[in-house]
Amino acid sequence: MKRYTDANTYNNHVPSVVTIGTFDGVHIGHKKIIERLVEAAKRNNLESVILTFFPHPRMVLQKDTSIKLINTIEERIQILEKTGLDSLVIHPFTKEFSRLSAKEYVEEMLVDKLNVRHVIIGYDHRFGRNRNSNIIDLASFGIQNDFTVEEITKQDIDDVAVSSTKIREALLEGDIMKANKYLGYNFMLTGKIIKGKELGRKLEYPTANLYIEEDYKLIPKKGVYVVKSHINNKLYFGMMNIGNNPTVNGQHQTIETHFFDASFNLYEKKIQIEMLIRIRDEKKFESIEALKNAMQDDEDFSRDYINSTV
Ligand SMILES: Cc1cc2nc3c(=O)[nH]c(=O)nc-3n(C[C@H](O)[C@H](O)[C@H](O)COP(=O)(O)O)c2cc1C
Ligand SMILES: Nc1ncnc2c1ncn2[C@@H]1O[C@H](COP(=O)(O)OP(=O)(O)O)[C@@H](O)[C@H]1O
Repeated sequence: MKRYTDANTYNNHVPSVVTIGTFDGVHIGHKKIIERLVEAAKRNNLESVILTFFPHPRMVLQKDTSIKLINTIEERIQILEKTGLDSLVIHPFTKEFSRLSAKEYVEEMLVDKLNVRHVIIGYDHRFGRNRNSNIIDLASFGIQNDFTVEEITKQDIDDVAVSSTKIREALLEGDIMKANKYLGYNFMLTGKIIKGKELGRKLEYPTANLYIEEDYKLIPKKGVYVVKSHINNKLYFGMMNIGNNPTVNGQHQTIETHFFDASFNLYEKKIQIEMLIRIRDEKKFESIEALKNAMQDDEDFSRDYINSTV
């Protein structure tokens, strides 16, 4: 998959089939559309292209910092890599870009830059300044500019019964199993291991503290989860707590993982952790001893779960 950080740097002269969207999560519904795109491209000797925008338009236009996404941009790229897509164009979404009229956008981006022959697009897709153009307008631009438009109907979307919104809701409720089923892969957190209170080792459960740089990344509901991660090319299972550590009067939210049967120094290391199932809510325990007992129960649960599924 070729990657372009701006449509202006796209320099491929093979005519293309393009689909446009955020594709947050790249879930099983998105995958169906991408399959359609890749097949249409193969059949007609065209380049398959996804045009996506970053940051999310709402982050730019409404300065909405509360918006949370299932994937960071890096994760989205990583998942798209596996789909057979030829080219991914991540165009910077700026205020200036948002002011392009529909005609300018179609002619400058799709026609001139991406050399489009065919567009596959959702029935409710809107584009251009103030989002005031729709799929019918796109089809008439197509007649003038020699490309065709194929609709992803409401029926196509309802048939899959999956949406990024449903997945976000499941994650906020802690329903990782449901989110993973809709995603078609395990929900992941990617970040760097930083120093914590150095209390974990005293509990005999050292916990790697994950720092996620992207403030727009959706963090699932507080609580304890079974997780896994590839570290130094080896698969480790573990248990993660997302929360404020009320037992030790923690002040801010942390994401901490104890990996089983492992001893390593992870400080400063970048890792990706896949979440598998939720065990329980985070609690304020009477004593450190009670917390330690609960963590032992979490370990028992996790090991049983891992043994029953692997
Ligand atoms: C599996 C697991 C479950 C945990 N459950 C709780 C909990 O219910 N309540 C709580 O206050 N802290 C909980 N913690 C967090 C511990 O308080 C935390 O690991 C400890 O404070 C060590 O922090 P440190 O890594 O910053 O040294 C849990 C941690 C893990 C790994
Ligand atoms: N099995 C393990 N699981 C997680 N971290 C481990 C493990 N073994 C060693 N470590 C290391 O210990 C650190 C966590 O120790 P801890 O006492 O909890 O300190 P901190 O409060 O800085 O996280 C991790 O960041 C990692 O470098």
